[in-house]
Amino acid sequence: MQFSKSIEAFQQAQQSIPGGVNSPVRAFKSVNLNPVFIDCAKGSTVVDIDGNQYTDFVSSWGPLIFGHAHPEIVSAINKAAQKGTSYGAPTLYETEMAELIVEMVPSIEKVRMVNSGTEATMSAIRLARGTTGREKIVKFVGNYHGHGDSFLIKAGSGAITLGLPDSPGVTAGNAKDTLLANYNDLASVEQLFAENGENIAAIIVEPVAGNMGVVLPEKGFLEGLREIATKNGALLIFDEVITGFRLAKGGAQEYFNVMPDITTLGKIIGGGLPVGAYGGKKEIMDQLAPNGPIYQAGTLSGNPLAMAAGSTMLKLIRNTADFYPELERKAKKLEEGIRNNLKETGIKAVLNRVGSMMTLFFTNEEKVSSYEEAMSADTTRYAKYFKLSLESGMYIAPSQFECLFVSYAHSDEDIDNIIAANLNALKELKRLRED
Ligand SMILES: Cc1ncc(COP(=O)(O)O)c(C=O)c1O
Ligand SMILES: NCC(=O)CCC(=O)O
Repeated sequence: MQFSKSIEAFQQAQQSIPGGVNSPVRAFKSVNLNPVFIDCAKGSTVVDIDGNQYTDFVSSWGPLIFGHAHPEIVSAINKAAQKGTSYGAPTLYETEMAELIVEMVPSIEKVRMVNSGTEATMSAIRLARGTTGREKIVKFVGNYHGHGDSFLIKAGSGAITLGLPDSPGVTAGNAKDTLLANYNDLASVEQLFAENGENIAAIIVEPVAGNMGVVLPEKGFLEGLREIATKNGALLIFDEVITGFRLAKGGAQEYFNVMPDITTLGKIIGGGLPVGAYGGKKEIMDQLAPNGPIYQAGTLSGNPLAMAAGSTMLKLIRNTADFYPELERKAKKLEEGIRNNLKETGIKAVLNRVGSMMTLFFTNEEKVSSYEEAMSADTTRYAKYFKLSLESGMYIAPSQFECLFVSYAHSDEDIDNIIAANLNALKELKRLRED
């Protein structure tokens, strides 16, 4: 494979864009490579500007659960665009979108659309603070909720990958209102409530952590958070920006049968266009302006193109009878293939999977169920694994601390190919270690 056009494009981009990218995780910095610039994509395949083809397991970081350029979604966007791209006034698209979300996500009775997952979480904690009259929030180390000031404190995703969990620019005043607990450690949450109970507006959590790599909630963890929040008069916020519509049509709350007070959504609900949303019980959502006093707004919120793409995506999911069983089948096949490869090569690693999201951690630990265990992963080894995968035509996240996403567009052949590529990469890692 050769990458000369991407190398030139990156050099040019760096002249006018900080780091050459509009989101840090795209820069391939932690894997020490030049990012590939994408020309186009269809189904499970992306093509870079040098003409290299990859089977895509990044899926635009989650949204593209039906693959790239799905004809129904593209046609819905085209149709909407013909009628104008934004009005700053209500449209029927928005009600349709809201009704679909309310129908599919069990704890949501009303929902407000925004433009990104970041906006959704920022707005959700304002709503929680405004509703409870309390100021502090509990956040988990290694969870990522976008780049709002309150969340860039021991944050996951690119913040871990680049070694920047606590961003300069977040004021001390802001940071002091974010209390940190440990994922899968209810005692750490109890402790915070024992010290600050009266002041805590909400617990915000990724119900499955996806931004320190995939880390599943242990049995009783989500139930425990529900109980602690209720007992202390705090709200429970599930950040389902990744898990929403991925684990089940009702997200992680349906999958694990634990109901939050507020849910944040993003990624899949935009069908590949910029979108976020937050929703919950009527009494809480009606605290928002113009019904209530808590302010939140957006020039492009509920944008007709995004609503057309998103509602088409949700209808595709709802109307595809074998959707979640098929995702599970393919993802399980991939999991089993990788496990066999690990056995065959004797490489030690931990594979965490739930539904169509998974992470292969290059660690000597026996399991990864905490931030510390996730952080024990050998990122140098991951960087080599990433390079080998890319060179064999598999596009996976350029970071150890992200998810691999299986989509409905992946064929059995795609899964066989990535299993074969994984075997070759593991053999090479073994050889490199032995040299
Ligand atoms: C769980 C979670 N919450 C929030 C966000 C922020 O979403 P966005 O990147 O759309 O702002 C992300 C992004 O990856 C996420 O994974
Ligand atoms: N899991 C983390 C993301 O999806 C973030 C994508 C981005 O910040 O570009």
